[in-house]
Amino acid sequence: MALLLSSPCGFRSDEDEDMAVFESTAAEHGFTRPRLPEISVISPGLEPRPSITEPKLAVKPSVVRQGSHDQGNSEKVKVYLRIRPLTEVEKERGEEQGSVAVQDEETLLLKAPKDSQNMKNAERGITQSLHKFSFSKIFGPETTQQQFYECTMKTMVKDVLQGENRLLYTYGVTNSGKTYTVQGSGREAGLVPRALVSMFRKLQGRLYGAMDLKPVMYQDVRHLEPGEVRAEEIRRNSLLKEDEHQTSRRGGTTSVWDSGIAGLSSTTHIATQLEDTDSVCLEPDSLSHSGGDDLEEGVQFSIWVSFYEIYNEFLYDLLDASPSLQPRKRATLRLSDDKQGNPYVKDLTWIQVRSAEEAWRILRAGRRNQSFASTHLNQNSSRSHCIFSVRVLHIRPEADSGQPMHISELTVCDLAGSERCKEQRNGERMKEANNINTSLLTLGRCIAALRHNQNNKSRPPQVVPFRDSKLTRVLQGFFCGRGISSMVVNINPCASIYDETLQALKFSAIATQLVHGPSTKTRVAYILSLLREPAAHGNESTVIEEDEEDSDGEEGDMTMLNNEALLRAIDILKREVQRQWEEKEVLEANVREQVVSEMMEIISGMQDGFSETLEAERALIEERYEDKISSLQKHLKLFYSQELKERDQEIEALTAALEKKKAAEQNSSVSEVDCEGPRRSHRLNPQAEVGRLRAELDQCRAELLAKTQELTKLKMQLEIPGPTGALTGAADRKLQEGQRNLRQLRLDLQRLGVDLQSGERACCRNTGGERLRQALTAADETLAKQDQVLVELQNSLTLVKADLRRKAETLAQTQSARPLLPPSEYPSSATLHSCKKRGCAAAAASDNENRPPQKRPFFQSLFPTRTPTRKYNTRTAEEANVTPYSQILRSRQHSPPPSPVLTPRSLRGKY
Ligand SMILES: Nc1ncnc2c1ncn2[C@@H]1O[C@H](COP(=O)(O)OP(=O)(O)OP(=O)(O)O)[C@@H](O)[C@H]1O
Repeated sequence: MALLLSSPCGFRSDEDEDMAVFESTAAEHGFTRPRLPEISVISPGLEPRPSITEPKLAVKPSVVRQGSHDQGNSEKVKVYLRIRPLTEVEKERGEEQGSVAVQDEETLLLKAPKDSQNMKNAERGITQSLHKFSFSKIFGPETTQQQFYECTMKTMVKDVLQGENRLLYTYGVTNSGKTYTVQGSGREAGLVPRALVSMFRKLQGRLYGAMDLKPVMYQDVRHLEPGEVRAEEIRRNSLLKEDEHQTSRRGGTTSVWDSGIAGLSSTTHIATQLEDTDSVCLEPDSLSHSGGDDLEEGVQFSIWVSFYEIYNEFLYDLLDASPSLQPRKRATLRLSDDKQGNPYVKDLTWIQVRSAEEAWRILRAGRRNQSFASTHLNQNSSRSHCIFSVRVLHIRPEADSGQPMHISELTVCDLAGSERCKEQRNGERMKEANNINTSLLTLGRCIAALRHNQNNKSRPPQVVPFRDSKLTRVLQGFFCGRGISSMVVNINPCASIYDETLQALKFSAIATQLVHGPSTKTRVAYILSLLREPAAHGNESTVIEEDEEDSDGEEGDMTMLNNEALLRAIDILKREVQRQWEEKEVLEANVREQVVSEMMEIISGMQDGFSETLEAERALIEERYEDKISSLQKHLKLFYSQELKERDQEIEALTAALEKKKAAEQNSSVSEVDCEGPRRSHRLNPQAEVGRLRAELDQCRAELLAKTQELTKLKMQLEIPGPTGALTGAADRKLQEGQRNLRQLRLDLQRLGVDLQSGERACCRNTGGERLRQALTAADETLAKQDQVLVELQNSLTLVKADLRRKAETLAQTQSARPLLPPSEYPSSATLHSCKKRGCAAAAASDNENRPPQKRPFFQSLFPTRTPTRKYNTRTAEEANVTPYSQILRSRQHSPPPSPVLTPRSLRGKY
C-alpha cells in the first residue's frame, strides 16, 4: 500500500464549524488536497520514515528564527498522546468500536466508525476512513498517573529548578481527561500536585525563609517592605483558611467546587487530598532524592504560585482573596507588556508557598472560583483555560541586596475542551464554545506561523498572531525562546465523538512540527559559543582557546575568562548585537513592507468594493427612478384621459342642454323662427343649413344662367341691323336690368356668405362634425364655381359693351354720312361717356383685380387669428362697407397672380 502524507487540510471534513477552526490553520500554508490514499499519515515530531513520502511536512530540525546562531536547541516540541479508558457506561453504550488503535509507542491508527461523519465522507470519496498519527510518545488507557508523570513532567521540574522555563498544556475534546491529567482525581494525583511534591522534595533545606522578594511583571523581582510582607502573609493565610474551612465542611473527603458561574455549580466527589497525593508521589521511583544535587551551590529558592483562568476572553484571578460573591462581577485582570515588550498579567496574585501542601491547598482554593459547567459530554466540564504557574526565585544569599540571580517558571495550562458549537443548546454554552474555539484557533495559527517561519527561512517570515487571543499572548514567551513547551493531547476513544477526536489530532499534528526556540539557560553558553566560532567571528576563536575544554557543557561560566578575553567577548557581543540589530531592522522593514502591501491590497479591494457598490447603487437608483417616471407617466395619462372624458361628457351634456333649450325656444315662438329661425336652425342642424345654402346657390346659378341667356339674346339683337338708337337703348335697358339682377344676385351671395360663415362656425363647434366639414368644403367649392361663373358673365358683359361701343361708333359714322337724325335717336353723351367710362374701368379692373380666386378651406378663414378685428377696424370706409362674402373672397386672394380674367372684386368695384 502506497502511503502518502496528507496535510491537515487534506482531511477537510464536513460542513462543521468547529472543524473549520483546524482546517483554516492548515489552509494558511497553501496545501492542496492530494489524491486520496487509502490511509492518511501524519508524522508529527518525528523524522520522516522511508516508507512515507512527506513533501510538505518534512521539517529539518531548526529553531524559531532568531538569528543565525539559534542552533542552541533544535529539539522538536514534545507532543504526548494520552488515551483515557472507556467507562463501564460507555462500554455498555457500545462506544467501543475499535476506532482508536495504538500501533506502537509512537503511532496511532484511527479507523472511522460506521456512523461517523468521517466514514460518510470517506464513502463519498472526500476523505479517507483510516488515519495514522505519530507522536513523541503514546500513553494508552492503562497508563497510570505515576507513569505519565515520570515520562512527561519529571524532567520539566528538574529543568525549572535549574533555571529553565517550562510549559505544559493539555489539549483535547471535552471529557477526554485533560483535567484528570493535570490535577488528578481521587487518589490519582495529576501532574501539578506531583510536580509540587517533587519540587519541594528537591528543595528540602534550600528554601528561602523570608517573604521579602516577590516576582512581579514578566520575570522581575521586587523587594517587599515589612508592611507588604505582612499583607502577603495575611493573603496566604486567608486562602489557606478558606481551603481549611471548605475541607472541614466536606468532611475531608468530598470537595465541592463551585463553577464560578451563577446557577451552574456542580458537585464533584473528588477526594484530592494532599495526603493522598503525597503518598502517591512518595512511591520509590517517583522522585529522585538525588535531584537536589543538581541545584546550584549556595542558591536558595523561593517558590511562588499563581492561578488564573481565561474565560470568554477575560482573565480572572482565581487566587483573589476577596472574590466577589457574584461571580459574574469578578474583577478582570489586564495584560500588559514590560519595557522589553514581554507580556505579563498585571496585578496577578502571587502567593509564596513553603511546602507542597500549602501550594496544593492554595491551588485547590483557587479552583473553587473556576468556571465549570455541565456539557452534554461532561457533567463537570472546565469552560475556561486554567493556568497554574509556579515561579522559582533563585536567590544567592551572598548577594548584597539579596537580589535573586534568576527566576524560572513552570506553567501548566489546562485548556478548555473543544466542542462542536452546534451541540450547545444553551446560549451561554454556545458563547463559551465560540470563545474556546477562537482561542484554540489562534493557538493553532500561532503554531502554524511559527512552523512556517522555521521551515521557510529564505522567505519573509509570517507574523505570528500571538495578540489575537489572550491565551496565546500569555503563552507567547514559551514559543519565543523564553522556555520550552510540551503538549499533551488527550483523547477519548468513544466512537460517538470520533470526528471531534480526529480534528483534535490533526490540530496537534501541526504542533508536533515545531522545534523549540533558544533556551534562556543557554545564554551564557551561547556567548561562549560565539567566542568559539571562528567561521562566524574570524580570529576571535583564539580568545578562549584555553577554555575550550571547559565550555563543552551547556552551562558556561563567564568567570573562567580572563579580562582580555572578556573584553574581546564584549567586543564580539557588541558586533553580534549590531548584526542582530541590523537583521531585525531588515526584518522589520520586511514586515512593514508586507503590512503596507497587504494594507494597500485591502484598501484597493475596498475601493473596488466601494466602486462596485456605487455602481450598483447608481443602477438601482436609476432603475428606481425610471420606474417612478414610468408610473408617473401612466398616472398622468390616466388622469388626462379621465379629464378628457369628463370634458367630452360635459360638452355632450352642454350640447344636449343647448339643443334642448333651442328646441324649446323654437316651439315657443314660431314667428321668431321665420326671421331668425333659419340661422338658429342652421346652427342646430348644420346639414340642413348646408343643404339649404346649396339649394340657394343652385337657384342663383340658374338665375345667372337665365341672365346670361338673356344677355346673349340681347347681343344677337344688337347684331341684327336696325336703327342704332333703338338697339343701343334696348341694350342699355337690358344691361341695366342685368346689372340690377346682378346686384340682387350679389346681395343674395352676401347673405349666403354670412349664412355659410355661421353654418361653418356651428359645424366647427360640433364635436362630431367631420361630415359637416366635408359638406362645407363642398359648399366652398360650389361658391368658387359660382365665382367663376360670375367672372365669365362679367367677361361676356365686357365683350357686349365693347361690341356696343363699336356699334355706336359705326352708327355715329353712319349718321354723319346720312342726314341728321332727330336728337332722340342719337345715343346720349352720358351713355357714351358711361360706355367709355365702363370700358376704361373694366380695363383698369382687368389690370388690377382680374385675379383668380385662390382655393382655401373655408373653415380656416373662420378662426379669429386669420381675421383680426383690429385690422378690420382700421380699414378704409370703402373696405368697411365690404360685405362678409367679399371678405371671404378677399381672404382667398392673397398674393394673386396677374390674370386676364375678371374677379368678383372687379364687379364689386364696378357695382
Ligand atoms: N486516564 C484516565 N483514567 C481514568 N479516568 C479518566 C482518565 N482520564 C479521564 N478520566 C475520567 O474521565 C472523566 C472526564 O475527564 P476530565 O474531566 O478530566 O475531562 P476534560 O477533558 O478535562 O473535560 P473538560 O474539557 O470538559 O473539562 C472524568 O471523570 C475523569 O475521571
